[in-house]
Parts: sequence; C-alpha cells; structure tokens
Amino acid sequence: EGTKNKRQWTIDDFEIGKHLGSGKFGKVYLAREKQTHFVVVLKFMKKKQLTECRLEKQLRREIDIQSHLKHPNILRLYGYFWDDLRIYLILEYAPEGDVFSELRRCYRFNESKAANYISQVIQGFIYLHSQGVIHRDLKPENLLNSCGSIKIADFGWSIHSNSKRKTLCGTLEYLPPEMVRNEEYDFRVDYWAIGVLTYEFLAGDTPFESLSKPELYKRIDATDFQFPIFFSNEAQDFIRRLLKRSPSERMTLEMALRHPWILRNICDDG
Ligand SMILES: COc1ccc(C(=O)Nc2ccccc2)cc1NC(=O)CCSc1ncnc(N)c1Br
Repeated sequence: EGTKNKRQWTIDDFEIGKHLGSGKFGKVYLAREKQTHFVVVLKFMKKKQLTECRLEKQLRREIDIQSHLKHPNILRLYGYFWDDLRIYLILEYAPEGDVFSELRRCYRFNESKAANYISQVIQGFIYLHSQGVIHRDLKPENLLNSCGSIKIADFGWSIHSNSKRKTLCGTLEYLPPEMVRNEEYDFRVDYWAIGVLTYEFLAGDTPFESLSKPELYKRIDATDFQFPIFFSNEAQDFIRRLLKRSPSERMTLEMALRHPWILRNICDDG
C-alpha cells in the first residue's frame, strides 16, 4: 500500500520556549507543537558543524536506532527534520531535568532512592541490549527524571545544561578496564558503568576519582576503590559484583535486578 504520509515537520510548527541547555553540537529548547499543544524538547544542531566532524552519518544511524526505541526508561526520540541550516531532533521532555543536577543538589542519594533509580536504569539497559544497542555512555548527566521515571537520554555529544562536572575527566571515570586498555569491548561495559553509577549515587563521588588521567586509568585497571563506611553490606556486595575487572565475571543485569540490595529497597508502591 502507499507509504505512510509522514508529514515533514518544520520549525514553524512549533512555539519555542525556554533554553534548556547547550553544548558543542546543539542547543536544546522547550517547545510546543502549535496544533496539539504537545510539549517537546527541540534540539537544534548546525549542519555545518556536523558535516565538519563527519557526524551526519553517525547522527542518521543514531536517529534510525533511537526513533524505534520505545521503553519507559528510554527518552523518546519522536522524530527529526532539517532545513538548509540545521538539523532538529524532536525529543520527549523530562520535566524534572537531569539526574546529575539532582545528585549535586542533595550531594548523595539515600539507599532506597539510589536503588529505585538504579533498578529503572537496569530495566532501560535490558531493553537496549535486547535491541542490540550498547554503550550508551552512561553517566548521571545522561539520565533525565520525568516525574520519578528515569529516562536514559543518549546525549550523543553531551549538550548539557550548565550542570558541568567539575573533575577534569568527567566522562572517563565511567570507563571499564577493557576500554582503558583499548581492548575490544561488548555490552558488559554497561554492567561496569552501572556499578560506577551506583557508587556515585551513594557516595556523591565516583569510585576511581583521580587528579590525573594516568592515575585514573591505573586505578580503573587495578579496580582500586574503597567504600565509605556508611555503605550497607548489600550495597557493597551489589557494586563489587559489577566492578569486576573481567567482563565475564560481572553480574548480569537480570541478576542485578534480583540482588538483595535492589529487592530490599524497592518500595512496594511500585
Ligand atoms: C533520545 O535523546 C537523544 C537522542 C539523540 C541525541 C543526540 O544529540 N544524538 C546525536 C547528536 C549528534 C551526533 C550524533 C548523535 C540527544 C538526545 N537527548 C538529548 O539531547 C537530551 C536533551 S536535554 C533534555 N531533554 C529532555 N528533557 C530535558 N529536561 C532535557 Br535538559
């Protein structure tokens, strides 16, 4: 039968609202579709910048993958359009903003809030892995909060709001040993990253925090980290089972969902 009459969106279909954040590849605005008043986030990206960095192929591939992803813990990419100057992504809006800012505001999360967020992140990753998608560059900056639902937003190129991480290696702190050693990696890099994320939610800092890149890499490769005294034994066990140097020894996401630390902390009001 005929192809779906997917109409081409244009910028004139939207009323642009407040500026939510900006970075190297794009500016992000709140927006409202004029006919339906549906609220979205529009990400404006300059075509010139993307072509300069030969990213348009990567972006096209990314858009093809992301536009088919539908899960409560994955931020929706509703669609995209372009004009002669820019490419626009039409994204789901998360009213509570990013988890990085939330974490910095309250310094660290209590164990039940951390377990609730980690359980949602794991469910998002189980879905991503089932769709053959890995390494989503997990870090609190890439997690958004929509009324308590955590959404994994692949920022692609970290266009964050002004919540910039202070340490010099903001994104390197989540790298697993196999990537630090430049070996090939698979989806189990995400298991490691969930271990790092859990530690950061509970401690307020990452486990391998270092003043220099070489020291950071040394500590990661040696899985050299300590727990603050206030970490419960279950939390320590949960993190230890993910921060294993050898990917095959890491606990799977299904096992993680059934770990006592998660089960003990999931508030039964769902
Ligand atoms: C599915 O989410 C994405 C999917 C793809 C890309 C992307 O840029 N890909 C990309 C860009 C260039 C080259 C290759 C890939 C980015 C996002 N997401 C975002 O940029 C998040 C925008 S910030 C925000 N969003 C909602 N609610 C809020 N409160 C905020 Br703050």
